[in-house]
Amino acid sequence: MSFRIQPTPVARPNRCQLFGPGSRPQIFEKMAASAADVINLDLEDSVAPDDKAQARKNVIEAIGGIDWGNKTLSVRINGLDSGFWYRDVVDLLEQASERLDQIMIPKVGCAADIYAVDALVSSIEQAMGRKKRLGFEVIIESAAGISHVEEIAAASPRLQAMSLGAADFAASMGMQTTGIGGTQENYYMHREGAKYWSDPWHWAQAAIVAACRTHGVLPVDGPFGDFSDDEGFYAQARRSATLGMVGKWAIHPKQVALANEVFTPSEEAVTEAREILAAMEKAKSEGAGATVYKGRLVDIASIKQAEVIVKQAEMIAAQ
Ligand SMILES: CC(=O)SCCNC(=O)CCNC(=O)[C@H](O)C(C)(C)COP(=O)(O)OP(=O)(O)OC[C@H]1O[C@@H](n2cnc3c(N)ncnc32)[C@H](O)[C@@H]1OP(=O)(O)O
Ligand SMILES: O=CC(=O)O
Ligand SMILES: [Mg+2]
Repeated sequence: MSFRIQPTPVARPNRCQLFGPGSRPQIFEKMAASAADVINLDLEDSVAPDDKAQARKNVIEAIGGIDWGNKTLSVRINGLDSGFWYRDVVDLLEQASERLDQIMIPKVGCAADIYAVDALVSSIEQAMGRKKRLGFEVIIESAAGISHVEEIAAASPRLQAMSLGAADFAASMGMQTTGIGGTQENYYMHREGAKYWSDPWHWAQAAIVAACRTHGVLPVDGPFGDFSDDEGFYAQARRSATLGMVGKWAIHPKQVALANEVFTPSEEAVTEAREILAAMEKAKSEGAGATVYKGRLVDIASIKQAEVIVKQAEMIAAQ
């Protein structure tokens, strides 16, 4: 219970974040031509240590040199436990064009990690006279990150989005799997000879959604590694959307359409949401706070639920 109004996250579509290694500039134009809402040029784990410096140069050149349309353009810097991250930040802020919208900070473990990057970014922005304030997004992908998820969500007004990174998260938690997201063979209930698979990512996702919604940050589902498994991707993405996440990463271009489909409210869902709003308008005009729609209760909370769907659809249509 609180008298405070839940803050609204930045109003931009974030249905799909397409990743590509900064060391592979041949695919940058293809990324720009994709239907992803967000592009993540990677300097971190998809780039080998010996390629870091060249990847940084490629990315800096591409930020200003490629037409990214109206996409949100983000660069994933290296983690604070590496010797690369400060140079990523310094070079990006000193050399890249202001087309860069945000940086993604991986492996955050506490709010002070964000503070450290914010201090460096703020100082360089001031020194360079950069006009556009850089946004942040973070990855929760460690035991420390999930333990401090709420303070991380509150750490900086620059923070726009937070993703769950299933691969590093699994490693940090000591989970017995090499799969990146999705169903895990050994995570099941057993009853009368049958197996019922459960979702090992659920609690972390729910914690991220709650922290994000409390502080006006977009919650996003991270990678699904098996890009030959469309049905597995759909199932993971639909669970995430149902929990309140706004989008999902694509680690291969074929996953972009799948994510866009799941995180764009269907015509049927939008029609139903509008009908609920109309039914509640009618109820209100008759002095009632609750009514019946298609045989089920709808009340004032249903207005807020319906508005979530209508607003998502309107924001996407406005793009
Ligand atoms: C756990 C994490 O941290 S996930 C985030 C970090 N990981 C990444 O960024 C990895 C991103 N993905 C990739 O690097 C690649 O997609 C790979 C390595 C998985 C597969 O690459 P490929 O073997 O080239 O894939 P494939 O042959 O199926 O590519 C098909 C086409 O898509 C292109 N393509 C491949 N990856 C991408 C991409 N990420 N974005 C845009 N286009 C791409 C290829 O160039 C190829 O184009 P073409 O048909 O014109 O020749
Ligand atoms: O960075 C992403 C992950 O899954 O790890
Ligand atoms: Mg990771």
